[in-house]
Amino acid sequence: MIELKEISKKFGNTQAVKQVSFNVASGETLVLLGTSGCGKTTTLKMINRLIEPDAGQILINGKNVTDQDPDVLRKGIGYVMQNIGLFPHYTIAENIALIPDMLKWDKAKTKSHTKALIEKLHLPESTLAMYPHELSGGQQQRVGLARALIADPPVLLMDEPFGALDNLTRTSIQKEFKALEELRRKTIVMVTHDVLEAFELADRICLLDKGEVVQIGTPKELLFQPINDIAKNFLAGQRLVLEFKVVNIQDIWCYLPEEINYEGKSETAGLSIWEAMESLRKKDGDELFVSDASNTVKSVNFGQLTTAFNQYRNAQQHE
Ligand SMILES: Nc1ncnc2c1ncn2[C@@H]1O[C@H](COP(=O)(O)OP(=O)(O)OP(=O)(O)O)[C@@H](O)[C@H]1O
Repeated sequence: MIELKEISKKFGNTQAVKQVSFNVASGETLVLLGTSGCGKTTTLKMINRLIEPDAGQILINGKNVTDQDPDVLRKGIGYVMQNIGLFPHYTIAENIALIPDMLKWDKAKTKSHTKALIEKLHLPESTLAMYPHELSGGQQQRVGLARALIADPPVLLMDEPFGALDNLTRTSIQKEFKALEELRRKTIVMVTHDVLEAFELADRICLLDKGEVVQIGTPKELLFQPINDIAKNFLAGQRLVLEFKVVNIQDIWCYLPEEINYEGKSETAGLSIWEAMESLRKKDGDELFVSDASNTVKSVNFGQLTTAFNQYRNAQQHE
């Protein structure tokens, strides 16, 4: 769906992006991850031609973006800007209606789409008549998302979409973001410097360093098969939490105790180790019942869970 072929960009003497190539499949979320200044935003902005590359090609659905009129191109690409970028003198409703107005939707259609969308994003209808400064950071971030989603573009570019939020608000908006059906069908390229956020939301991660791609892979691949020390060190600080989040019960199934006969309520094996630990903690250390796709049930306590996890981890490291 989106294809970058050896894209480069220099600003004066600064090589911001150097021969970056990647593909994003239809419906996939690719996260561009890396430290400040590694070229994430520049790469993102070249996709919708806010910045023109010096070399290389960008194709969307096989069509070179440079062959398309930038305004027409951008109508099919939702864009959530860094620092939200709402227009201060427009009401929230007017901010959301920018693209629909450009597309010449009739007012009733814009109004009904806006109402439906803000409800899904947990924004009260009363905010529509307000101005951006009257909203909290989290609410503004939701408006930014609504503005990018209103015309249902197949491609969405997001630059640090949750960057302006405190950790708690950030976690809750990330959860809503993941659950939003509007986003499931979309091809998304998202920029973040936050490793946990990247792992939470990405199908695949493209790790950048000094304008170059270090590694592209699923969160699991980056964690368990880092290509070099740069990739390894980038995740080092949060390695254990990341492992608890990406490994699930199904992955460690063969290391868990024998199956049991149990017909009561059980959790699915898609549960991450992190979620399983949370459930066990809430149960005050009692057993957790988990079932896999063939409805085989196993009972697991905290000790068995951590032992099985460690066995899985050792096996990955020796692969
Ligand atoms: N318009 C510009 N003029 C000059 N230099 C620029 C310009 N835009 C970006 N750069 C430089 O290019 C490099 C990459 O910048 P870019 O904004 O793409 O990085 P980033 O990874 O998105 O960083 P951040 O997370 O801080 O936004 C940096 O060294 C930056 O200073």
